Amino acid sequence: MEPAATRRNGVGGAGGGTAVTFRGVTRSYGGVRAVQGLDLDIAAGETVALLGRNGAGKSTTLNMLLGLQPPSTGTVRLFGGTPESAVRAGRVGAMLQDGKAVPRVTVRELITFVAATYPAPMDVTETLELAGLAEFAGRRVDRLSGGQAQRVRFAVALAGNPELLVLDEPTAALDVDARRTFWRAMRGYARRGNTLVFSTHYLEEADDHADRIVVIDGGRVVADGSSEALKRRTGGSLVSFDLRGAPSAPLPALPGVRAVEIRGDRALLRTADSDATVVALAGLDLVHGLQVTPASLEDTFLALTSGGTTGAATAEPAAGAAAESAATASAKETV
Ligand SMILES: Nc1ncnc2c1ncn2[C@@H]1O[C@H](COP(=O)(O)OP(=O)(O)OP(=O)(O)O)[C@@H](O)[C@H]1O
Repeated sequence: MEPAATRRNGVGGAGGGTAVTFRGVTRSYGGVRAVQGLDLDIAAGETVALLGRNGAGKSTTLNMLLGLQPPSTGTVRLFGGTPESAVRAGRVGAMLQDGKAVPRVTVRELITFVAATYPAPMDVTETLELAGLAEFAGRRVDRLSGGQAQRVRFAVALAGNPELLVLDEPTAALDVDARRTFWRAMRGYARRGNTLVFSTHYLEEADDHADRIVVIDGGRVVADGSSEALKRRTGGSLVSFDLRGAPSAPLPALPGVRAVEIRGDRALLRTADSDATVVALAGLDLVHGLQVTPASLEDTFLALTSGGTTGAATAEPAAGAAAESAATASAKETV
């Protein structure tokens, strides 16, 4: 079957323009500023993870993207128009956090019904296969396990053959096997040139499946880039060694070192330049049990997020310097 994006307007997914634009978007609930000045462009064909702690503003962002909530200020555009018009045209599919199963109908009946409400739906059998539901097609929706029901919600999101799929914590209820199946399906969908935007708490999911990770903290974008770029920018490497009674006071001033943590007799240094750090440690005879490992995305995430909902870093596109200094400041507290 021909990819959705190509079929609709002759524009391929990747390189086919901008799917999502946020400009100066804020959203407040009474005194709570859930989203504070969001500027974001997502190109057609990209797979983007929104990563953030509880209450960071991910769901609010996705709800505004879908037109379910208006921004307090600023604008959200999908494919150059309003979210409502993109949704009405069947260009957007969504899987939100609390979908409910419809009783008494079979999986195939439900997906057939949903598909019929769209102008250019995906073939039902294809939808069921893509969502990993072929073997459950004849099963009643209210007699499925939690993981199988999650796949039905995924199939509902796919049924209209959308160019943009928005998924809020899509694998939260899935076991390891179901998660793997889900991501296989998702990759199949992305390969057709479609755009995926998903929120997740699972760092490894963002690392494994997103082209680009947007880290949100306190309603602001504090980092935006590929997993590798994020790790490079804030993570660097971790250097650890046995202190054997040596003083730790000189360690923060060593070349490249951004953060120091002492665990018992072991020192852990986050460094932007592991070679320079190791040479300096050798000069101090601090190389007993020396280990150098690349920083994980988790290290990077901890360094980037403040641990609260009032993060003070500046959003992209000015992210570079401001986010870097915020990241460095918090990295001083957490290796
Ligand atoms: N309807 C609402 N009324 C009041 N405050 C809200 C409402 N919805 C969200 N908030 C607040 O806005 C902030 C952002 O919430 P949001 O649900 O967007 O975060 P999130 O990153 O999706 O969190 P989680 O990972 O826990 O789902 C939080 O402080 C939350 O308490």
